[in-house]
Amino acid sequence: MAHLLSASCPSVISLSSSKNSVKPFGLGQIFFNAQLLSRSSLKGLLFQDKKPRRSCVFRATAVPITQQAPPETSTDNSSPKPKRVMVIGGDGYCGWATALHLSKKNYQVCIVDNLVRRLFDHQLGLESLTPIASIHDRISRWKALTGKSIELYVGDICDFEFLAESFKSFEPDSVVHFGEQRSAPYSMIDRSRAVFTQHNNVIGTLNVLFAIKEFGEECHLVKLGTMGEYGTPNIDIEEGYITITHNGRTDTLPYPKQASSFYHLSKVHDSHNIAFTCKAWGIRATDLNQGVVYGVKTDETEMHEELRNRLDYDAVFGTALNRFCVQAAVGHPLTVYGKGGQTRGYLDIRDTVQCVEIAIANPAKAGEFRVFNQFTEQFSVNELASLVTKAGSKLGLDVKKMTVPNPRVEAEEHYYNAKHTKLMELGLEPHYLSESLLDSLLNFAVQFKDRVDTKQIMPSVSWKKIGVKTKSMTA
Ligand SMILES: O=c1ccn([C@@H]2O[C@H](COP(=O)(O)OP(=O)(O)O[C@H]3O[C@H](CS(=O)(=O)O)[C@@H](O)[C@H](O)[C@H]3O)[C@@H](O)[C@H]2O)c(=O)[nH]1
Repeated sequence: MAHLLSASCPSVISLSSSKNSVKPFGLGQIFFNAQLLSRSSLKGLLFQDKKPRRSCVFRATAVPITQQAPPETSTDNSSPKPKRVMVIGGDGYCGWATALHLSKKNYQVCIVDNLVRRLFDHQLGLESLTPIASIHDRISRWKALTGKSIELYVGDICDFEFLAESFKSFEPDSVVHFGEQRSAPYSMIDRSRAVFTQHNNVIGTLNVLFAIKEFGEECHLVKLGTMGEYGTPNIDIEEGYITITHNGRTDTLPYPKQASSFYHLSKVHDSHNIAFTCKAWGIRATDLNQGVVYGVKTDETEMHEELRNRLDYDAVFGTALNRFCVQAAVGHPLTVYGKGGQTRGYLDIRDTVQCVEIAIANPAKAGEFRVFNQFTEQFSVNELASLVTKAGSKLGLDVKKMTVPNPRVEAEEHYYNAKHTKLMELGLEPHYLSESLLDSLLNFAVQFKDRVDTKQIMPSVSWKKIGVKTKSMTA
């Protein structure tokens, strides 16, 4: 088997001499190559191969899930077969935890991923707090521990032929789409990252919609949106839609969108494309407008160190609460941006996996575009800082906070009240942020604190200073 990464085609990795090779890279890949990568940035990262550039559909295993038959499968032909779920972005923070959870729950799972999240780390000089195994070792370990197979398709969904081959080969009943560039700061580094983010996210999702139309009309799309699509309006935030009476007439309309980064805007564009295709083609879709996720452990990732999830603490990919716990562990003051009144919806990663499972188990109807607000509690940045300070002192950590000039353009004191009842109505049992969870997250951060590169903690990406000039990685 030839492991390779073509230096000029970084997001397409050929992992086998599979017959399923498909065409040269798409526009997104070309852009990505030209703008973001140099050959030297890949040195030592992956092996190269002399074969022509192409993406391949790679099945990590051809063994069907038979060693541990799901309860719903039996020799009786009338019994339902396990549902097939394609997890796009299944090597990332939320995607990996979700893929394992669904596999454990006896869904037949495949992961589609171009592994670019790992490449971002190499480009920016970042590293997860936790050491993480390769996707191949992760999947092998899962198989060894549970007998369950997860198929792997490595390639870029912006390359439609790759996606089409994966679709035809796996025949999913549901697609869970995590496969987007998900960092707001990354999208605000420079023009090239802004363009990459919107191209990658919008075209990737558009391709998924076309693949469903063409190869799996009944397939349910579960798409990860963001609470950031709504911004921070001075009225209550509804779940996707708002009923408005205007000049005596009433209609239920998409809730107004006021995203505040090129990343968040990419999700707004996705939502519009999905809504349109539900109407036009009868696609069934659920947009999960997720809040900020925290935590690292799920039942499945806890089973072995090779199943461990990543935990980002840097200023580009790290998110508020996770960052604060790591900062507390290494004695860095908590980085409160601006006044710290920024309020968002938050959820435990154990609830992310639960919410996705609930959405899959209760699919949208044909032509329906459902929107669920996926978070369990609201906190301001100052409230998070206080909670971490208190939890830290119990562990003997002297936690301080600092005010950092806000690198973003966002309201720092505002009204925020977002509905989030639909997932609860379908059975979500939340894990609320508790002292014990904070203790365990802090202890986890302390366990790995020697791996922290404190230079990555302070923000260096400015919403106002973004320009067309490609930003140096060492600036
Ligand atoms: O050290 C920090 C980091 C963040 N913040 C503030 O905390 C808030 C949340 O920022 P974040 O970095 O935790 O999250 P964000 O950039 O909004 O993005 C994350 O959370 C989004 C959900 S939401 O925030 O839009 O609801 C997801 O869509 C994204 O994929 C995920 O990266 C912002 O007001 C930010 O200014 C600080 O004060 N200090």
